[in-house]
Amino acid sequence: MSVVEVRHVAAGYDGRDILRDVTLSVASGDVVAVLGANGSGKSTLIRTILGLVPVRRGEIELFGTPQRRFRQWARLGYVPQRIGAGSGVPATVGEVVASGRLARRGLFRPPGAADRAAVHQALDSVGLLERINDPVGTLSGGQQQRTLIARALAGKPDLLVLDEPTAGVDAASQEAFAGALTRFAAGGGTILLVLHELGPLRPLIGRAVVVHEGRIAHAGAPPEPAGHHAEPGHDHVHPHADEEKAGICEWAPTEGMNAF
Ligand SMILES: Nc1ncnc2c1ncn2[C@@H]1O[C@H](COP(=O)(O)OP(=O)(O)OP(=O)(O)O)[C@@H](O)[C@H]1O
Repeated sequence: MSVVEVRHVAAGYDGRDILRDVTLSVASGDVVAVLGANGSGKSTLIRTILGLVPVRRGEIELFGTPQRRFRQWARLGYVPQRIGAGSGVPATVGEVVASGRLARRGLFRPPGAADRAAVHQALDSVGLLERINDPVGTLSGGQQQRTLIARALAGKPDLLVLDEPTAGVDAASQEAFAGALTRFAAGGGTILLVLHELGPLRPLIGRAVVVHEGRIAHAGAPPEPAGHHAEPGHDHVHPHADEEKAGICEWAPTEGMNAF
């Protein structure tokens, strides 16, 4: 079954197209990485799929339903690029993760046993169960990011959409992500994620699409590790312009290379 269909989509901000003609298909159980240079439109692509950026041309379907008529948002879990959960919010780790259940249980019904079990299971999956009662602001950046993954997992989504979940995250948290996402995929879950580098998630990635200047420049097997930059043990955790260029050149569009 098709989970996401993007057909000839143009979208952007303030009357300016960032995505120009994007076509992309994600089937149930797929794990698809979205790669590309800084500013190429990766975040805009997933935010457009999620309905956060309006579609100007073309069409998007989610679970077989046109996006404008789609209402089953609880089937999607979204982890945005930058964490906000820790910045001055006095909530505990457990409360942040429990907020991921709201779309499932509704705002005015108190949490039940199924909600509590889902929160525990999600925190266990990212290795943070013992921190459930700690204020989220006391966690490291990587642990806070894991908390957001747990929040998305707690909603028991069919599709997880993640925007650079491992950017700026320590190695232990990267391994915890890889484990949580591997279990989610093994359970039949579908994953669409923006990545700067594949790192420890590489074995999980079934397909990679490369965004270049608002278009899909390449879609296919994930690129082979090229040198130390792409190896799992490599400790570079955040984009730097020069390395970004070096890392992306093997996927840059070449003559005759099409989206599909
Ligand atoms: N809310 C916004 N309003 C106006 N322009 C935006 C907005 N968000 C992104 N842009 C612009 O859209 C372009 C693509 O940005 P986007 O965040 O999609 O790229 P990206 O590939 O995800 O980059 P990065 O790897 O740096 O996260 C950039 O030129 C950016 O400045």
